[in-house]
Amino acid sequence: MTRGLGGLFRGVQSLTSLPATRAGLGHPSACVSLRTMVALPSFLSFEPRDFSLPNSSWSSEMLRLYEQYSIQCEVETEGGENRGGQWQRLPSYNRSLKYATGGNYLSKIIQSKARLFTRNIRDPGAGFEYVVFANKEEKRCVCIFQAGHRLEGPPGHVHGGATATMIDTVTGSLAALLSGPVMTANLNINYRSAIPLGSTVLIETSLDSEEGRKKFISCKVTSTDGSKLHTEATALFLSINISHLLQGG
Ligand SMILES: CCCCC/C=C\C/C=C\C/C=C\C/C=C\CCCC(=O)SCCNC(=O)CCNC(=O)[C@H](O)C(C)(C)COP(=O)(O)OP(=O)(O)OC[C@H]1O[C@@H](n2cnc3c(N)ncnc32)[C@H](O)[C@@H]1OP(=O)(O)O
Repeated sequence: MTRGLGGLFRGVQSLTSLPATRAGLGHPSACVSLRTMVALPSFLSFEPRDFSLPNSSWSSEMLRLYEQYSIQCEVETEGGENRGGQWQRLPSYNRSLKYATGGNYLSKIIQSKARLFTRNIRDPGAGFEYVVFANKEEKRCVCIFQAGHRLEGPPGHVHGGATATMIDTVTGSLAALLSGPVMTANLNINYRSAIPLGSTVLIETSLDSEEGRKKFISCKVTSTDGSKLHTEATALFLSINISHLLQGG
């Protein structure tokens, strides 16, 4: 083990708190215009695929919102400083810890076949299509989520477990962005109206309060114009030392 746990923490934090370029990952810009986002097909690229970039399955509403938040994102100057917008797009990989840390030092918890739950359906548009934008100053995140046909629960609508997964992901991203490695301790969800399969929704989350290692976060899932409330949730995250996972979680 040539790199200690301190390095791992920095790696995980860099994944969650920096644009792709600074973390040395993925697409060369955390916020790109649709005109410049054309990337090599994944089979021609040695870089891990950033799943939060637009693909051919994204609806026009998803693309519109992506563009709306992208133009409010910070840009990195040539000197390596961040300037500009208050938002940052969080890159998203299917093997987050591996790509965040170099991957060789966590053989106990990184299994070669393990993939992030929300990013293990490669067929564009079939599963969880989403992108998370974070506003660290305001301690909130917005996720644009398009639910694919493999997420069906009630006929024609999204499975409640899939919605819960997305809520956990977005609230967890905010908690991790603010304080590094975290585990969900508690998640309370009220389902108010079903989400039609294929539709695009907004998942908005913000920090309510914090107390030592605890972060209390709330979340709302709405239609993109805000007129329909689909789901409300609150979550509690606890900061952990990564050795917690090595000891069996
Ligand atoms: C996953 C970590 C890796 C790093 C992640 C970061 C970045 C990764 C990068 C990209 C990923 C992108 C996005 C994130 C995506 C998904 C997020 C998914 C997250 C999950 O899907 S994660 C799986 C489900 N999650 C579990 O599998 C947890 C199982 N569980 C435990 O691992 C322990 O249970 C733990 C650690 C939670 C606490 O254990 P502990 O020993 O550290 O702390 P302890 O028990 O002493 O409690 C200390 C104080 O918290 C209070 N407290 C505790 N639990 C409470 C509860 N439920 N309700 C109310 N209060 C509670 C106590 O009452 C006490 O309060 P007080 O101090 O005031 O007395």
